[in-house]
Amino acid sequence: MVKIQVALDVVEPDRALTIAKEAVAGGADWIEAGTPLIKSAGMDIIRKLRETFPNHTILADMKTMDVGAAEVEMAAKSGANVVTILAAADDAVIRDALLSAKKYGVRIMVDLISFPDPITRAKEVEALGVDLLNVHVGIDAQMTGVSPLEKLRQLAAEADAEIAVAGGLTPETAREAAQTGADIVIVGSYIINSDNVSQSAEDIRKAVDSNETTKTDRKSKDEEMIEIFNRVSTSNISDAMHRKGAMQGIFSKTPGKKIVGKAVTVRTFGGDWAKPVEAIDISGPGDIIVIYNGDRNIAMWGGLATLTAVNRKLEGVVIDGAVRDFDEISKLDFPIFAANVVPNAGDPKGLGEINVEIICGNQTVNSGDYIIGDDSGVVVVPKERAYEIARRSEEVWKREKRLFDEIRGGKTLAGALELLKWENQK
Ligand SMILES: O=C(CO)[C@H](O)[C@H](O)COP(=O)(O)O
Repeated sequence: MVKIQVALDVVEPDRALTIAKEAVAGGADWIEAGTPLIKSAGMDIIRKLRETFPNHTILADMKTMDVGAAEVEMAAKSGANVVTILAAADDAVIRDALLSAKKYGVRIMVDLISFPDPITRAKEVEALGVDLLNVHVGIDAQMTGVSPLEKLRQLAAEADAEIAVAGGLTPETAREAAQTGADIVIVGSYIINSDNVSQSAEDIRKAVDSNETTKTDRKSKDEEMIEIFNRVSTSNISDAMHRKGAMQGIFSKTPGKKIVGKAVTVRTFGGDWAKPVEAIDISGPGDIIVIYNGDRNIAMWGGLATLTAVNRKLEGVVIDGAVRDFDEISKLDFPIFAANVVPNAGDPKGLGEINVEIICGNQTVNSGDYIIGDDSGVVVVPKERAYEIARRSEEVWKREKRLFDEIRGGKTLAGALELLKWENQK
């Protein structure tokens, strides 16, 4: 039977133990002390896991690169059954780690993460005596859309060792992995960031054990991004961008309406509304007109422009400037984000450009960048990094869902995050 390994990639030991219990209740067989957890809590977390789960396989994800024997000894003496060594480590490291593993009765799993030719390396480490390999796409690389399944397919056809697979697995991809020849399916985020850890572990268990070969429709990256940006909030996205991307001073004037789409940029001046309304005519469904006007006290958007935008099925408008006609706009179902509302309008002089780089709310916006607006504000995601940011913001969103669950269960936010321990010590 294919084993399920839950990867405890959190930095708070108490949370890790709670999550591990819930994951085991849902069907996880192996418990991984993830690398961040080991770096945060040291070998003590291995000891605690061993004490809590005397009969489970515990993997210490040391990701060792040097001094293999000593690190294996440490993990083994603390209670681990399996210790990871990086495939990129020198053969001497792996050989010595294997000797130490024999001495202390543990197994070595060689992690092929980021190795340029993992199949050749897998055969080399097999020849050294390794019998447990991990085909692995790391968390950061996953965010750029890389999956471990193709490499797994190749390795399963060539290797004799037991094969583990890791890299953002979900029930669908875990099932595919099991059917492709994985012996151990390693799942972190899908389980540990769930607001129902046991249920998520059970979903993986059921998927891995099922014989179904349901083909899931592969979405385009663009569809996937739009779906994710609709699910997460501007706050999640800003967190994923290391607090960057938020427009300053621009907020929803139509609360409760969220927008997700691609920017059609307009630069204009002092209430000149010609280019903004011309931009409506070259835009369509999914587009968001993003306007820099240079004057926040003269309206360059109003009821007539809004009705035209509704007719052309635009997603919304974002204006570094002012809007008017809210008596009319409030009757139209159209999201408007702006800096100000005033009754006085400018003139259509035709100054400015469409689809050039602009600054809006102190953020640079290029045509085609992703714009997301909700009741917290508006964020700009540069099109070149949009997929990665979408995936990272989904991880933020999931982690927060899990924290909500813990707080509902009685924890405080400071307690759940062990804030006192993590205050800046500098
Ligand atoms: O070792 C790891 C990262 O280096 C993770 O534990 C592994 O990738 C599984 O987590 P996820 O399912 O979130 O990818």
